[in-house]
Amino acid sequence: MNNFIYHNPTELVFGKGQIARLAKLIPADKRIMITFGGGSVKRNGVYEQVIRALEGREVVEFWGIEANPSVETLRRAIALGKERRVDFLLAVGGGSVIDGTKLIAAGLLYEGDAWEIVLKGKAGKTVPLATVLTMSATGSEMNNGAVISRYETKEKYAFYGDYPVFSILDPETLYSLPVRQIACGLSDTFVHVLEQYMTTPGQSRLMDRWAEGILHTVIEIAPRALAEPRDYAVMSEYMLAATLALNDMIRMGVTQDWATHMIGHELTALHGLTHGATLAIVINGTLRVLREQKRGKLLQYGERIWGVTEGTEEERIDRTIEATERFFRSLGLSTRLSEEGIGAETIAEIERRFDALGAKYGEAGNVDGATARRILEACL
Ligand SMILES: NC(=O)c1ccc[n+]([C@@H]2O[C@H](COP(=O)([O-])OP(=O)(O)OC[C@H]3O[C@@H](n4cnc5c(N)ncnc54)[C@H](O)[C@@H]3O)[C@@H](O)[C@H]2O)c1
Repeated sequence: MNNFIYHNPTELVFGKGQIARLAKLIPADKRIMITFGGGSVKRNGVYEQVIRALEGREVVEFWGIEANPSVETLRRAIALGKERRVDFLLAVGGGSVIDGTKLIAAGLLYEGDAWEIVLKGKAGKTVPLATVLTMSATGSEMNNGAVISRYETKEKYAFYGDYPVFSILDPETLYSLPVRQIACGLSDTFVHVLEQYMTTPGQSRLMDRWAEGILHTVIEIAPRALAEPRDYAVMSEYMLAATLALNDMIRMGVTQDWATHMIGHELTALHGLTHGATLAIVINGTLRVLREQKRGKLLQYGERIWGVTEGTEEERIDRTIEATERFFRSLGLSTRLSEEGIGAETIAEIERRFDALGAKYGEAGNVDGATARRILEACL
């Protein structure tokens, strides 16, 4: 195992009715700004629960953080927060609202333009932030990452801010999610695990088993989560699986990859494709093109997750990659770029962007422009 420091300060408050605890969780002297997306929380009762819990408190509302949050919108939130001298942020929404709020948290204490924080990759001082999660996928409720878009240039990059002080996870908030969002959330969860697992084998049995536990859980619950999104037990498992997939827990002392995510972000930036939907396509190309490098882990994953034990190593790897692609299709997601009308032009643009950035992504630092092109061509 490599050396590591594990410090995840987010307090997880899980279960039915827990939004009512907000008043106790946020210190009484705070000037709170609550951030929202487009309004689903007004239709599913979450907004009402939040406002009732914070009755009598000084609160500013900011609405309109879009899916794939844009710096253009977040600049307006930062200006409002500065004007109202906000010193606590409560994000109510999915990964997009939470990520956007992480940039607001940094922007409130920054003199320059917020996009500079994104380009630096790391925030300086931040205002404390907490979350009420309404869409499970990103793990943003219990990590310090955030992904921000700049619409005018069609760019999308990650930066590191601070961890939420607390996050409330009430599985009932997920009941109103459209089936496609649940599918994308399950896909995102699955690929988060693979980014931290599909690397050099033999680094940690413990990390492998935790990762495999999440993969098995997602595979088992996926059909029911899609068919019965109001089943509390199933949505509880989905919600917690998504959080545990990206809260630093399964990456202690092991190497990581993230090349699939970097390519996926480009597809979102250029085509607006939902994050989890990009991953369901790109991961298949990554596994095909990097199969030599990932041979040991592919064989382990095939055997332990998909029960692939018969045949030569090449046959087992083929069947394992096919099983993975079938899983994403079972979620109702595309696994080919052509199904989304994406082709050679986009591939060339992503290669050009990676080359311009001097990209060297992935565990081995070998996913540059040319490799990204091969990965994307392998999922045409
Ligand atoms: N911070 C991280 O670690 C991390 C990791 C992966 C991805 N991301 C980023 O997070 C963003 C995606 O976040 P997401 O997948 O959570 O989705 P999201 O927050 O973009 O939400 C997806 C859609 O679902 C709607 N929605 C949310 N909750 C709802 C509910 N309860 N009922 C009905 N509709 C609801 C939203 O309004 C939105 O239209 C992307 O920008 C992605 O790049 C961040």
